[in-house]
Amino acid sequence: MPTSFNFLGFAMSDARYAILIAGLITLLVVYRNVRRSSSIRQLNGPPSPSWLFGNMQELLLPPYGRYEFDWQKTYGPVYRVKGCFGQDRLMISDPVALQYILNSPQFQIGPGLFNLVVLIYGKGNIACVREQDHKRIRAALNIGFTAAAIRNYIPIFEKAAQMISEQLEDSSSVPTNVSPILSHATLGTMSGAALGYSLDDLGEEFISNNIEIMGLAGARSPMSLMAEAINSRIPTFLVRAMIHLPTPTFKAIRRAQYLADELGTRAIREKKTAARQGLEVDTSIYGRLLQPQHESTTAKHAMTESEIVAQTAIMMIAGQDTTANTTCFALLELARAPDFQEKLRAEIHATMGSARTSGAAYDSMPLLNALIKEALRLYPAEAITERMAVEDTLIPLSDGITTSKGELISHLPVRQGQIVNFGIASYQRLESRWGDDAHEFKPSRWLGGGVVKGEAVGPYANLLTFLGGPRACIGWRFAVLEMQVFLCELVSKFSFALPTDGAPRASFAGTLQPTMPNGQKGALVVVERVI
Ligand code: HEM
Repeated sequence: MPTSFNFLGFAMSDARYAILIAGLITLLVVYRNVRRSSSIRQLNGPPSPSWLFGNMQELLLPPYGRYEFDWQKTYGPVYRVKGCFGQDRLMISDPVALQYILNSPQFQIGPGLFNLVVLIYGKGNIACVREQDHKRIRAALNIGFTAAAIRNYIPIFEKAAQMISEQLEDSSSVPTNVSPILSHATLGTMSGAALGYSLDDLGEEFISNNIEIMGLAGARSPMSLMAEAINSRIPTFLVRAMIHLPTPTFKAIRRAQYLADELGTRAIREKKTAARQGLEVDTSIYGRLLQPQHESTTAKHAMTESEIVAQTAIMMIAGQDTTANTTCFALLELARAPDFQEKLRAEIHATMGSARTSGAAYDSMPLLNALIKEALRLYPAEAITERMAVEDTLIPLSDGITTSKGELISHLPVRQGQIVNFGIASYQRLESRWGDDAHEFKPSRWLGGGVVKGEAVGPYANLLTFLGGPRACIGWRFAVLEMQVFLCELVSKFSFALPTDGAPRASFAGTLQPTMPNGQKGALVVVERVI
């Protein structure tokens, strides 16, 4: 789920509004900081270069991970960083602590993330509803995300993969930015799976608005960091009111929400009309949610029509750039490893000759799945997310830590209101879990089993890329199978090489995204037809 923090940054770059709101908020923040002292001041952590930005520029401005991975080496998997306006934030990549927080009702989505999710996806979407409503909506939507349901989407994925191939045919031997091609394709698969609509059915206005929205998630800037800090300190109703400000970014977000609502409403209307006329209703997620005989409409799981409509924006966007960007990183890494690429191609040719449309065939390819797991490990789309303690609590730790006062503690006390950054990318580079080569892209670590020491955390491959607990990514199986299908199609038909040497660059702006040498979002590869 992209939580494109810098949407707000762009919006706020209309400086008049930013300065006005910043002034008010700064006063509020100073008051709050003076009033309440943090319980984590005793923790070690990097020195803060400024009160205004704290460590946030080092943590979040590109290239991603430059400081964070060194901090983890220096201070371990639990340390303190400074947020904007002198705020103390916990930075955690310790699996025991993360597991506890993910499954504990004492932690909820932090106010910054909450406000952004409401701003981008609209009110009532699954990611912002609380407890019982969340359980009910999640149980209902899950009909479209079980292992069995996902296998039904294989034809949709294969059609989208062929569409990508057709576009790459025209770009033989010249550096091609595969990022927008993949982003368009993943929009199409979600539209097919959720609504039963093709990309053409979405209409030109929806597509062009979607491109605009995806384009807003460019690199972060100091201005956008400031906007995020402000966003996390204002009440949600004010954030929702801000969407009416006459800035180009808010206009695009307003339009996106309007178009998503219109699309969801149209899909429901058409499916109900088809059912009334005795026609077969498609097996898309919305189609199935509307079928009266389906278990999701029993009293326990029922969703109202307006609740279904409210999921349209998140359903269309949450899996779009997350999946597309991860696939881009996999292709970039493949382009750096021609030998592995050759072996993978041979594996795909040997397997796909026999059983093209079976989910089992995709699962049966060790090299393909090792590549996907390694891309998800080293390039987690949501490299950092946040939670907030809603009451005072003790967080258990894998190993004791020594505070700055020299005290050894096995449980970390935190106060209500404490913001915790989940270092998802950091966890996935912990040497104690993944070995001394944790920072290297090495698919072979997944071959032969036994890759991870310690208890499982997330739903897939012991990774936290899809998070874990009751709010783990609902679309993780969808994303994995989609990547399997896309990579099979592409690697079987094309070879990939890098136009320039070097590891892929990544910047983090809501999602971890591949970045071209000019700093723009994109993944440049030289593509050549092999069969
Ligand atoms: C590689 C691809 C993907 C990655 C890495 C990813 C990652 C994540 C993460 C980390 C979260 C939790 C966010 C948080 O609470 O901080 C999340 C939630 C979510 N994701 Fe994904 N996601 C991916 C693909 C998808 C797909 C294909 C869908 C399909 C609709 C999807 C739908 C959602 C939804 C609806 C939520 C909110 C779940 C809830 O609050 O119960 N994601 N995703």
